[in-house]
Amino acid sequence: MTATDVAATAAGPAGDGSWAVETRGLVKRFGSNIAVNGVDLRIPRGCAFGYLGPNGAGKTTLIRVLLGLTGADAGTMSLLGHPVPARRDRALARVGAIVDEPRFHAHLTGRQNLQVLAAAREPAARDRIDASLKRVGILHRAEDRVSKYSMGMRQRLGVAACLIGDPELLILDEPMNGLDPAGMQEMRDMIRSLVDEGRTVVLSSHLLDEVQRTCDAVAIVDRGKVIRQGPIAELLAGTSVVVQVECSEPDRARALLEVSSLSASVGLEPGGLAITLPAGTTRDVIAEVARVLVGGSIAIYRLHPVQASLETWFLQVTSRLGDPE
Ligand SMILES: Nc1ncnc2c1ncn2[C@@H]1O[C@H](COP(=O)(O)OP(=O)(O)OP(=O)(O)O)[C@@H](O)[C@H]1O
Repeated sequence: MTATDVAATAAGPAGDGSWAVETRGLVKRFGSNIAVNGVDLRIPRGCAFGYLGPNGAGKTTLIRVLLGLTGADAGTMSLLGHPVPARRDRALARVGAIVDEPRFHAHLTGRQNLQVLAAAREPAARDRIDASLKRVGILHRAEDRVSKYSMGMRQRLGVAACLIGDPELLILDEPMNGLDPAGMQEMRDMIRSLVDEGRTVVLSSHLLDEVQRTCDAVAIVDRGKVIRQGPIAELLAGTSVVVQVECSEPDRARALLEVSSLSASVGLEPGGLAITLPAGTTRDVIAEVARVLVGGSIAIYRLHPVQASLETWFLQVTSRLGDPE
């Protein structure tokens, strides 16, 4: 970062330069429909960040606003410390983005497509074409027409198109869309390796499980509003733990647990119990479950604490939001 950058950053209305993306009170309306509704985001540098929400939640619109492809109706934002739209060109020089699906000229080869894109960038972009194709694993198909590429290869070419600009920040709109399980795994590995290089990757998705596997931190968005954000580990620390137990005499086992000092909610399942313990449950509490059962001469065939997933957390958070205050 140059001295001018530091000065510009300090003067920026929305950023102090420490965040890859920062927004405050961002609003985008389409008539009476508020697609982005007062979004405050703080995305740390050097992580994979998931912008997670159902269809129509406003993910693509937020990305379009961030990239200056459509104007915001209210709020401020900065990318890599540069306020947008005031210093959009400067910000976007270090940003690579795929919005909607990556679009290419189908009759040109992968390499030719990157050459077209590089011609509009700084001269060094052309020199990065080979390395970018290699980086995403499609150098061996570089001379094939894009019309012959699979969806996964197009997504990779999209990432290669970002990499010719050597971006600090990549913004990928639904990068897992249309990929089979193997393609998702490849995309996930690629995103993690980009983060390992010190880049920041922001991706939108409606796939909770994929985001949990790929990202360090998330924002959950619903109807244009961010309802929670933070590191996944911190968010999950607030969820309850379910211990599945296969055992003899499930009815008696349940009765024993219910009169114990454990604050557990115990459900009967085929062949055993599902014991829900409150957030913050430690291994000692799980050991106590086993002690209570063994002490009551219940035979335990299997005891399995189920790690909370983003999906269970999401359901807990959204059901809480639905509760009357
Ligand atoms: N150009 C537009 N004109 C009018 N309404 C729009 C426009 N673009 C988006 N919207 C509306 O804004 C809301 C958010 O749409 P957006 O595409 O941002 O959601 P999304 O979370 O990306 O959904 P998806 O996962 O389905 O792509 C939707 O109600 C959509 O109909």
